[in-house]
Amino acid sequence: MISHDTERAADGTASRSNVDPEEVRRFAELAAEWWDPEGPFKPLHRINPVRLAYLRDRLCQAFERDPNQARSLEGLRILDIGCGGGLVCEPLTRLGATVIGIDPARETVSVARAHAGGAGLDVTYEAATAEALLERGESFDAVLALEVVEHVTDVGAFVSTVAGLTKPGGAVIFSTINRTMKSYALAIVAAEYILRWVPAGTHQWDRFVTPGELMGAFRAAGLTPTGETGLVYNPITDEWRLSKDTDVNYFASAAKRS
Ligand SMILES: C[S@@+](CC[C@H](N)C(=O)[O-])C[C@H]1O[C@@H](n2cnc3c(N)ncnc32)[C@H](O)[C@@H]1O
Ligand SMILES: [Mg+2]
Repeated sequence: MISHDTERAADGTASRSNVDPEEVRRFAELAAEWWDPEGPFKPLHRINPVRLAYLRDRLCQAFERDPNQARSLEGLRILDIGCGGGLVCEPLTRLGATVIGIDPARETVSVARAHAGGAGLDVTYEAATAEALLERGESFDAVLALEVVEHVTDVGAFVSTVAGLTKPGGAVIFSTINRTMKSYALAIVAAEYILRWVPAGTHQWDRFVTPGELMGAFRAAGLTPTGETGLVYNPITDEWRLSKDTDVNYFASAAKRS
């Protein structure tokens, strides 16, 4: 069941937020299925091991931590914007971080909260927009927006909000989909219509963001780009791995000067 609240941001700041109600509704309708590894979020489950290793390593590098320590992220306050069911919030909490997951869809946040509770993990979830957290003066050591920026209405404004939420000396990590012919063929035609990994209509190609555009937005927001890394699917082994190839899926990171 979808509450009408999802048509506005959960905090009521619809006019000032960067939320496209259609986008949020699409995800909210699937909220119950976040943790089904074979459900509509299967691709996120499949990429999770490799992206968690990537996130841990980047965060350890940014904050001079030892990635081999069991609780390598102890003491870091991390915001996960558009957290969905908490697929990343939970493992980062296990690594010792204090994680705040926000998502504009209330249904999604309820599912995330219940799942963390069931796992005995202390994750703070809130149905809120990034803009609302910035307005109340929150700031974090690291801010993540994973598979989110291709669903927001104004990338530049979103990145500038993210920059505002990041403490000086902090880190920003995004993951998204490039806007190339290859991403049209793979992320839309193959993933939505042939393999049916995700529901048709999940992505709009013209909302995809190139690494150059994202780096430009980082710089415009006063952040210093620190790298981009591709995430590629190998259909033969049915595995995902990190790569220099950013033609389809990629991570982009940035630092905020101290
Ligand atoms: C593809 S899911 C990614 C979920 C999670 N970050 C992950 O990677 O497992 C996109 C999420 O972004 C949320 N979302 C959509 N528009 C948003 C916006 N403007 N700001 C923040 N989150 C948004 C959706 O509700 C959905 O949960
Ligand atoms: Mg997406």
